[in-house]
Amino acid sequence: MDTLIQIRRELHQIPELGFKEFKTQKYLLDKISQFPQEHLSVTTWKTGIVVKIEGSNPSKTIGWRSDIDGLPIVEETGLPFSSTHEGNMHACGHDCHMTIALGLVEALANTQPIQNVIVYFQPAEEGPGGAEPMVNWLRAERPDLLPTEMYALHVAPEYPVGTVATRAGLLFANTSELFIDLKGLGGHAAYPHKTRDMTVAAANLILQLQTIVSRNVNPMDSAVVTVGKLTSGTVQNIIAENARLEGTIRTLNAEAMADVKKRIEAICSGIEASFECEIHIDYGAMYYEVNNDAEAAKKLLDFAQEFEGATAYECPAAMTGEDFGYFLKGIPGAMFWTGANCEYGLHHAKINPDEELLAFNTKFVEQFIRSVS
Ligand SMILES: CC(=O)N[C@@H](CCC[C@H](N)C(=O)O)C(=O)O
Repeated sequence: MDTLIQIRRELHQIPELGFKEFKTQKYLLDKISQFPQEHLSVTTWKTGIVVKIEGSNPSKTIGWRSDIDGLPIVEETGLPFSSTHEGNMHACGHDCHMTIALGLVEALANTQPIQNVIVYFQPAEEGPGGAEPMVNWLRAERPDLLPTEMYALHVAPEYPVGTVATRAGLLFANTSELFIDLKGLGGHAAYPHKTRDMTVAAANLILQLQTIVSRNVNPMDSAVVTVGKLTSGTVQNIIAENARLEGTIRTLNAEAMADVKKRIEAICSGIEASFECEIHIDYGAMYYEVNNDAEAAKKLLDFAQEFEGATAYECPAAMTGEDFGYFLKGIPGAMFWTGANCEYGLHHAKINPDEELLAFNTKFVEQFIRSVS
């Protein structure tokens, strides 16, 4: 079997959640230790890894970032190399991202680049967010490991393999997680008048939250308020004392995020009054938008236009979130979507990226990084 495919399948079997990527880190360190070490220096940070490849005549330092965490999803692909970590799955392509980054390190370790290159294996992209604390650590303690220019990719199920899709400016949205706890008064199902039913309160709250995008956000603007999980109650004949909503907010800028949060808080106050309950809101992790440097995005698209097997596509922005945005806040660079040609979308229990993307991207990324001057 092709080595890249084997690596991807081995990583696919051991998905771990944010900041718990212990086996993943060990696996990556083991692979990196098998490459020629002459120009490499390897540093760990929490469950992440930073690999610096010394250039032969450097005038700059190019960064490449891969995320390494999985999601709390029960895999339903039926693949022979399915997750062995019950309840966790690489359903966002990070197994592919890591394989490509390892391929890049191997290629550069074998043939020294002219520029310095730093490859970041970053934990916790799906939550609670590893990029912001990693960047803070680099700034405070290891400024020598900060790049002058920075790139990353993300698999895109909807595009054929070979598609390199990006744009200047905003590529991914500002995000904020959303956790809302409701507390009322439980009791016997036959005596609703003696209770404060949090299943009914939560149902009303979800419907009212949907009016933020339809009735508060300017139709010429965009936002998302998604409730991905609702839990309430204990059994069928007890009225629920507690309910919890888990969701995410997406906006195109930071001001719109503040406006959406104000509306959520106002709606929650209304629910508290009408259902005689207490509500607690927690915004969890927030991700800064991915804002591509225009020159860096152009470099990627121009390179893709000339690269055999690639299709360069200037794509629209998406409401996806990516904490790579924290790297790009202070370092010019760009992220791109790479075609993964699969039926199911990101975060789906049946997602199965086309493994052809591994060889294509390992070559594309290596040659692109070598071309940056
Ligand atoms: C590429 C991708 O799917 N990213 C995730 C990032 C999650 C951010 C955070 N946990 C949240 O839910 O707001 C995404 O869901 O877009």
